[in-house]
Amino acid sequence: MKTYDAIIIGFGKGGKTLAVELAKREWTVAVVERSEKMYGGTCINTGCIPTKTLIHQAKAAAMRLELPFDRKKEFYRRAVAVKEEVVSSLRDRNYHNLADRPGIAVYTGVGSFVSPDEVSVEGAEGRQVLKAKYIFIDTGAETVLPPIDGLSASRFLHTSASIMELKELPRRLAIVGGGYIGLEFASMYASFGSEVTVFEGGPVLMPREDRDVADSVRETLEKKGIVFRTGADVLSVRDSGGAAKVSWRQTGEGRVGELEADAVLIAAGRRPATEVLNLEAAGVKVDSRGAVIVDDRLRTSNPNIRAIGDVKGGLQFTYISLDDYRIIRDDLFGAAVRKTGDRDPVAYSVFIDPPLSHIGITEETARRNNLDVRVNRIAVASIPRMRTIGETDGLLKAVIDARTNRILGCTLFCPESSEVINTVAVAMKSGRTAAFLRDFVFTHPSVSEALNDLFV
Ligand SMILES: Cc1cc2nc3c(=O)[nH]c(=O)nc-3n(C[C@H](O)[C@H](O)[C@H](O)COP(=O)(O)OP(=O)(O)OC[C@H]3O[C@@H](n4cnc5c(N)ncnc54)[C@H](O)[C@@H]3O)c2cc1C
Ligand SMILES: NC(=O)c1ccc[n+]([C@@H]2O[C@H](COP(=O)([O-])OP(=O)(O)OC[C@H]3O[C@@H](n4cnc5c(N)ncnc54)[C@H](O)[C@@H]3O)[C@@H](O)[C@H]2O)c1
Repeated sequence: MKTYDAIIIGFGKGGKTLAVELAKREWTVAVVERSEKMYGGTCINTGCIPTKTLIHQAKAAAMRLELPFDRKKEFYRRAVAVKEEVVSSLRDRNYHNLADRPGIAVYTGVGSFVSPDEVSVEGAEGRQVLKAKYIFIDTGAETVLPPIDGLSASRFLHTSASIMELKELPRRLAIVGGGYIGLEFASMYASFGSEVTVFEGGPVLMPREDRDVADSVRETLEKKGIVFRTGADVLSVRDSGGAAKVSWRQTGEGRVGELEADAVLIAAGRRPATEVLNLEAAGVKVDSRGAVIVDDRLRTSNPNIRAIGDVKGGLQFTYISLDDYRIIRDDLFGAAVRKTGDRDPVAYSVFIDPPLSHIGITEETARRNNLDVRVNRIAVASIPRMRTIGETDGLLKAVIDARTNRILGCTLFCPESSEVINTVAVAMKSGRTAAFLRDFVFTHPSVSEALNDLFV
């Protein structure tokens, strides 16, 4: 049996960064990844990088609205090829960054616990068992397939990963779920030229956002031709001829509808990938959703086993997985002061067109909690930079403590918001008040300078 100082199960963001850190400190490390197509993890192969490459390509496609569908298909095919090139080069780099480093061995196979310090790896070359004192679980999350009649048998069924492998642009795309993935793919495929319908089970789109923001997002996406069915219960998906027939019912009403689609994308959430890990053998506890239970330093119920990233539930972002690595580094080698709670508030961006970005609390949360706040709102059309690029949909909002002038929250639905929100985050994290952004000298004409007007 091969023995290492540490085993990392899963090639995710935090795990691969930790592997390098440990190797630099002369630990021996085994990294176990179930698929050779996943070196580098979800972000590189099926998540952030391929989606954002395609979204960038889709933006260019949207400028050619007049093209016939056949030409749009051609454009899409080329975009998928660009995406594949980007992904394969990053995957290769990720693999070699670990595998070529002294002290790190990459194993390709499914990892599962045999005992608290032993992990079995089942791969093409058979089964082997590895042993280590420290084990880190970084296995990420997997698509949830809702129990829709006929869905799993449909040849038109796609996950966010498989749809990006399609070389043929679907003329009609049905999306089940109107969360991050549903909205990003709806926006992207509508820009490429697909007719997109989104079925969201909840009564409203984006329930956590303020209604004026969610309404603005909906209106903007509807202008791209996307049809939203909220409060929709998808009853069945059946293959019929060359398409899928999607049947749905409006919740609480008898109204039933049917729609034909050339592809059905399931975007109804992702759950922690713990099913095959045999965590009981390691004394690692999970919650009712299968998420590994951790303390605020990411230790599981077995103190020598820690969990990183999506597998522990909560926020599913690459930068959270990376920050998990920092917490573990601090706990193992530093002052042991970092905790999961100290990264709040965490900003996020939904990469629709234009992107929606948010940090802190919303106006509705502030009102619900009777906070004494000032809420500022400006229309994107009033920002000179937006006029220069001719993109005037959207709005910006700030929630400010009326007494102390502290920034409590900010929502930006505008071009470049995924960059600009980081400026707001830095101001919030460093304890600056709204006056700091109100008076900051920004370049002109830029999107950032709108913060001068937003934080008055
Ligand atoms: C379509 C999509 C778009 C996204 N876009 C963004 C975005 O724009 N920005 C953002 O911040 N986040 C985005 N995310 C979320 C982000 O990708 C994840 O939060 C992040 O990649 C999680 O990293 P991780 O460290 O938890 O593990 P992952 O990167 O998920 O890595 C887990 C790895 O473990 C492997 N594995 C699983 N089980 C086993 C096992 N038993 N044995 C061996 N290996 C195993 C998997 O194959 C995988 O490679 C997106 C996700 C998706 C699906
Ligand atoms: N830009 C980003 O950072 C980014 C992009 C994509 C994904 N992600 C991550 O990936 C995770 C998963 O994304 P997701 O969109 O799959 O999940 P999600 O939780 O964001 O959204 C799922 C949506 O599907 C709906 N839903 C669930 N079951 C349904 C059903 N049977 N019929 C209709 N609607 C149903 C839910 O009400 C919800 O609105 C996110 O939590 C996010 O953290 C991040």
